[in-house]
Amino acid sequence: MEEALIAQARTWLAEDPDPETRDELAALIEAGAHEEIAARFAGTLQFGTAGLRGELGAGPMRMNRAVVIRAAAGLAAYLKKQGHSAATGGTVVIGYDARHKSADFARDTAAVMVGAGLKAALLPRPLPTPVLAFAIRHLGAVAGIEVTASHNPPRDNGYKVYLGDGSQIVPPADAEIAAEIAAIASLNDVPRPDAGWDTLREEDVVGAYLRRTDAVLTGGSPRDVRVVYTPMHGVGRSVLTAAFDRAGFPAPTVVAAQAEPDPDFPTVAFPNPEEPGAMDLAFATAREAVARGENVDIVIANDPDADRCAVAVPAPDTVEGWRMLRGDEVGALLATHLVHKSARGTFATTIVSSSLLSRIAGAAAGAGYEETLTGFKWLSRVDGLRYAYEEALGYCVDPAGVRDKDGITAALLVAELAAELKEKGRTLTDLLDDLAVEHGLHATDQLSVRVEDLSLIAAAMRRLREAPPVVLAGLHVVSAEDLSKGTESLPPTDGLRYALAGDEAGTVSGARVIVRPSGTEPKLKCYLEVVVPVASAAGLADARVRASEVLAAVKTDLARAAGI
Ligand SMILES: O=P([O-])(O)O[C@H]1O[C@H](COP(=O)(O)O)[C@@H](O)[C@H](O)[C@H]1O
Ligand SMILES: [Mg+2]
Repeated sequence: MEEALIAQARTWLAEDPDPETRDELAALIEAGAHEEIAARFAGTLQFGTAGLRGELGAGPMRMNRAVVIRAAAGLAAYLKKQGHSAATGGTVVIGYDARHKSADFARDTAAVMVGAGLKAALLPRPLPTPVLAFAIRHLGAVAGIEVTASHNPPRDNGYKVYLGDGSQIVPPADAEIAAEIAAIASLNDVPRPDAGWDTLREEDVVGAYLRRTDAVLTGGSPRDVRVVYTPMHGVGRSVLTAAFDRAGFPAPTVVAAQAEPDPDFPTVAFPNPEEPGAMDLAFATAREAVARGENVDIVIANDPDADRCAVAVPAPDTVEGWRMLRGDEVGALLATHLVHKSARGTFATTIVSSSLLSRIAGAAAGAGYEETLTGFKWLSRVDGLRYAYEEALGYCVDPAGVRDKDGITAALLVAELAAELKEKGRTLTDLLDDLAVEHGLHATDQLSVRVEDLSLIAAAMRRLREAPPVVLAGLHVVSAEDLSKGTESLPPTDGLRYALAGDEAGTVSGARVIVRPSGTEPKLKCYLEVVVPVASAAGLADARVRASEVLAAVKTDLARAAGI
């Protein structure tokens, strides 16, 4: 058994083109680190919520040049079977972020595509994922790849794969590509020429992307809004500030220590605006600006590949002075803004996001509503899509330009909305209050548990399947669905959904819980929503207190039921 494992590791090592991972694996073999080697050879990285994602390191369960070359070769084989080739103009466009090895992985991908008889075009420098997603359709490419692990820890990298429709791959294409990857017997069979791909000009991609952002805003709408901005050590800054400038907004104040791309993300524990503490420096920058006598209306953050957008609003009664809006809150605000602008078409969100969007769309004549599984790979495919958002801080406000979430255009639209409200002496918070009075308070929260040992997640899911909760926070579970069987409108996914009835006193009209393993990180995620009726603005404060109580109690009871 051990001998077979070592033989497998040696075969891998002999073909690995990267001296760093070769040395790493050689040292593990030398040290007899069998457990560690076994973990790296336990299978191969699989396409998850957003492509391949994993820790950097040697072996098929890690992100490295050998894994990337295989993935690229598998995608190339798939594209060739679809009839694409250089002769038919089949171009694969390749972007990358500023993480460790991202540029190497991008270059390897270009070489493999050219070696396979396709055309390849590299983006000119580390750029946001939405710029790559835009470039695919803008250039008429047959596929696109962004080398990124988004907001994951510094030791991770990843590979987002798009086809010519500009959307990330879903079944069955992902399984078909995976089968092509699995069919590659040896890396030695994958030709990788040293040249032959194009490097796109800044003007042709970033320039074109920026011109497209004009479609997001209404000409002549207010622009007076003061923003503190952080790209969180990622690649968002240059494009976001250029977009703000082009639109006529005042230049955002950029968080200096996080302004430049840095693959080590030195000032944050996790470069994810959703994680506690990630916004601390941005809030400190905002407080300093205010202390200097400047105005700051909102704080905006992009995640490191700039496809997410986080927004914070002044909260004078808190220690930080700022409150992060939840993705569901920003999602509802942007939907309301678009409805006011008379945008029509389908408004879509995911099953783990707030149901408030269905209320907003339902109240707008001519607006449709749809729900999909988690991930923009699903949302971007909705027919007649006008707007999509997900609770994980992702927004697609211009599906004709970018069929994916886009943290740059979302920031533009948030800024326009804040400026319009400001002109009327109002704020984003005021608009959220209006929505709660009109539709009921839709309060959401997430219980997310990071694990070292992935089997803990499977165990929690098993426990819930064996003994589904019947009451949570005193509210009766009126339906418990196992989503792994699929539903009438949803393909199968590993998830559980509970609908809860309201309480007898009528202080809660209903609640909903979904539990699923993350497809991008070793986490179990539980998404909670509680709806509390609000009779008038005067009742809002009490409604918020009630919602927080119920959310907290659901969390406690659910954690107990799941044994996490
Ligand atoms: O990493 P990003 O910013 O691309 O975001 C990715 O991961 C998020 C979380 O997915 P999960 O809950 O499976 O971890 C998804 O919601 C999103 O659509 C996907 O693109
Ligand atoms: Mg991202």
